[in-house]
Amino acid sequence: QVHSHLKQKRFQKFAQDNGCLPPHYKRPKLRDGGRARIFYDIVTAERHGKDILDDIIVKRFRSEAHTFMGYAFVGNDMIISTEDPRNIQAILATKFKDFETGELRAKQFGIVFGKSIFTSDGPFWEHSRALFRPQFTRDNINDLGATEKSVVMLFKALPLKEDGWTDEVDLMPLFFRFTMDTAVEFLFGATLDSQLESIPAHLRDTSDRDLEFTARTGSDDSMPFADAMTSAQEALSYRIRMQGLYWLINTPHQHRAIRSIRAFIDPFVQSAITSRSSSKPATITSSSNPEKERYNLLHTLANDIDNPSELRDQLLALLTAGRDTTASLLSWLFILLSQHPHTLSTLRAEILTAFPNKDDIIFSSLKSCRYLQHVLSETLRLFPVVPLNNRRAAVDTTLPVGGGPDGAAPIAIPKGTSVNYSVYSMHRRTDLWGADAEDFRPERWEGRKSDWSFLPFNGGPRICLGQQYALTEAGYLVVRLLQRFDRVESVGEVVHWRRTRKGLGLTMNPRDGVRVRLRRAG
Ligand code: HEM
Repeated sequence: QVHSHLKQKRFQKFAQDNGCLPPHYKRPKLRDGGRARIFYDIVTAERHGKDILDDIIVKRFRSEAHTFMGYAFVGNDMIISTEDPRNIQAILATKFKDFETGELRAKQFGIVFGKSIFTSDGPFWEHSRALFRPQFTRDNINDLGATEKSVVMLFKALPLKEDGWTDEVDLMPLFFRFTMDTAVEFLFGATLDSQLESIPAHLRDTSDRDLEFTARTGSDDSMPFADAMTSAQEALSYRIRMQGLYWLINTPHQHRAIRSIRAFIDPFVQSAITSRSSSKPATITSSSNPEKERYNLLHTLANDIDNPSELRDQLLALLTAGRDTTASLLSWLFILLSQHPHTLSTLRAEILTAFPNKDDIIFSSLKSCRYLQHVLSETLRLFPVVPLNNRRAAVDTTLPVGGGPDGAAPIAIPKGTSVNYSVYSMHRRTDLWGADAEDFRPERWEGRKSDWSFLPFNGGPRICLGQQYALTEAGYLVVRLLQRFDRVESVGEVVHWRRTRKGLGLTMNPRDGVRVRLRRAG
């Protein structure tokens, strides 16, 4: 008691010395259900046909403040929520040392991702980052031979009818297979060809290796990898919403999904372990030029990490980051293009001028195709694939704004406080983005300087390691698809893109897929 009183006194003095004022706090009305109501709404949003982001989180920011305070459902832990770029910059960069991903995240995510770069802080995180970083050099990113091969497979999965249109197709699973295949090649130097599953049998080459892929995933109680990932991530999304009660989300189905994911990743772990003892060189052959060698991440990891389960966790974390994020970006982008034909034709015209041949598509030429970059940025603004995130205060600290009646004063954050930040709602603030913040308008990016109000890849020392790789892969595929197709038409019951249901796992994707048909150009 005495100890906690003294602690409180010390914290009050700390707040005063730093000119802090209390953040906005609206006590939830008991007659509306109090704190339990907010918790219940978040956990049951989808079941009640609500969009957790638009109908709950953004709404709360708009009706309360850009930074506000609340309490966890259980206990008296304070939670700060913010959509203020100055606070987010402090959390991720200027006060990086004062914040950590924290123990709760490690426990919530750990069931799937164990101990990996995403669930660690301090020396373990620093060391993981140092191991992964050499993988993401410009040279490696430009090794696009395997990407082109995956594009060709994706084209085969989009056969044309006599009228020059494809059948009605859901592009989302094709994008997930595309990024899975390219990520496996890029990260592990192995061929997976999961796209074979979506290619009609009569269009497969005899050289295509479908049996090997089936063997990788086909144990008795195993689920297909894609389904297992969806299930496991959906469970993770609920573990996050349940805050400290995350452990309640723990079902046999979830464990079956996790077993299947591990069964899938284990051959890569084995191959890494084998390469440890072999005299194999610490490089692998480039996918576009057999004369060139590149960094062998698998070999490096295997030599650094003794424990096979830790090795598996790190590989799985990387593969998930490589697969889900870019596939979600591509899915949202094609939903938007299908409902903005004018943007589609402008983009296509730019692409045809900038990339007369497929060999011209490399990191630098993609970067200089301005309209393409604007379309990618505008998609990530409206649908950042990591829409919500959080950190925990590792020490007593402050954030620069959010305190006092006008929110202009700093706020004091006691050690242990969770700070949630929503780039999704920050990206839709009219005071930052203009009255048309809710519209899809790639032109808004012309001449706009990048700052902390746009943060799809995070910032500071933990900025996404795969950012340039992801933008290159996504850009490459968009270019190749629009070289080949000139119309993208939504099919089925067309839902306006603003009301597209969202699937939330670790990343956010269009829950009902991307149902379109495409017309072969010229
Ligand atoms: C559109 C694509 C992508 C987006 C929007 C994205 C976004 C993000 C975000 C927001 C984080 C920060 C997570 C956090 O600290 O809480 C992150 C971290 C990370 N990303 Fe990405 N990512 C993308 C693609 C990729 C790809 C393709 C890879 C790898 C192949 C990758 C690898 C990583 C890694 C390793 C980290 C952890 C960095 C660290 O903690 O130091 N990302 N990404």
